[in-house]
Amino acid sequence: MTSGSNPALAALALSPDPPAVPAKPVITQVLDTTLSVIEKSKRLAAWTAVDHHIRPEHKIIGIGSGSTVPYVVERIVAQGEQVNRDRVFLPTGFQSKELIVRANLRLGDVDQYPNIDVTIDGADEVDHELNCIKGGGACHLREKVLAEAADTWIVVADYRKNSQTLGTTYRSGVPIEVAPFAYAKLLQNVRRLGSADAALRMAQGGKAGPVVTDNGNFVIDAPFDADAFADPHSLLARIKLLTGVVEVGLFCKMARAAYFGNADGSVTIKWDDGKIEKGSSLPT
Ligand SMILES: O=C(CO)[C@H](O)[C@H](O)COP(=O)(O)O
Repeated sequence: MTSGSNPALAALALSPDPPAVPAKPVITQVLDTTLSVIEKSKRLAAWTAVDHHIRPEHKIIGIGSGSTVPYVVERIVAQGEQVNRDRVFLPTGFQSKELIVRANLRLGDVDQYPNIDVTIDGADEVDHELNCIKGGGACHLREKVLAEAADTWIVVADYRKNSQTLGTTYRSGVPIEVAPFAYAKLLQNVRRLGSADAALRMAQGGKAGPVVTDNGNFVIDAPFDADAFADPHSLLARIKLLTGVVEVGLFCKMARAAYFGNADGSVTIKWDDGKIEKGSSLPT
């Protein structure tokens, strides 16, 4: 993702000052006509989740990866210098590290702060039990560590990611971070687990060869059929047991809540107890 494709990221990249976000209710702000419907949906989900879950008493905050997360940072910055002065922000990868630094927020890492108050992250797909596919941006190892380390892990996404069963809308497969020297053997083994089309993720554009993660590893994308996705936890366990696998982009029952911005300007919130809220004006 480039800053040009995401207005929130572009604002953070181009301006030395925090972006000015008027302190109005979220719902009135999405009437902005300069953003596409999908960008507005991402922003609505991110801003609403920050309003609900990033409280003044939260001092250690995890920042996830992807194109929705710049709106998370934007909304946190809008809470003001005073509240952010005492906070430390932990990134899940290079992109979120840059976002934190450019927003003039204090950077830390999970080795210094293994107990996080709240982590907010994007997702590639979220099912009815809040199981997620993550790793479309190849950051899922650090994302999972920061999700596990957090008292509260919150997912933000646009409406396209909200599904009943994993593998319905995100068809690229389960992202699997692997030790580079073991990739060929792992491709065989993942195919034996039922993913006939498992493939090494190749870089696009300015690099020849495979995608290399922030941790120096490769990524295998492994599509599975609906039967396998019916029990994501069992699928996760089977893949994780393969020698050479570093982490699997299946996040099972980790989220407290998932926020989806909808095309009509409303937000859907799916909670871990099965409750689903939908509204254009949500309680804070
Ligand atoms: O898991 C991720 C990166 O590894 C991202 O959170 C996921 O790909 C969602 O990104 P976006 O908000 O751009 O759709």
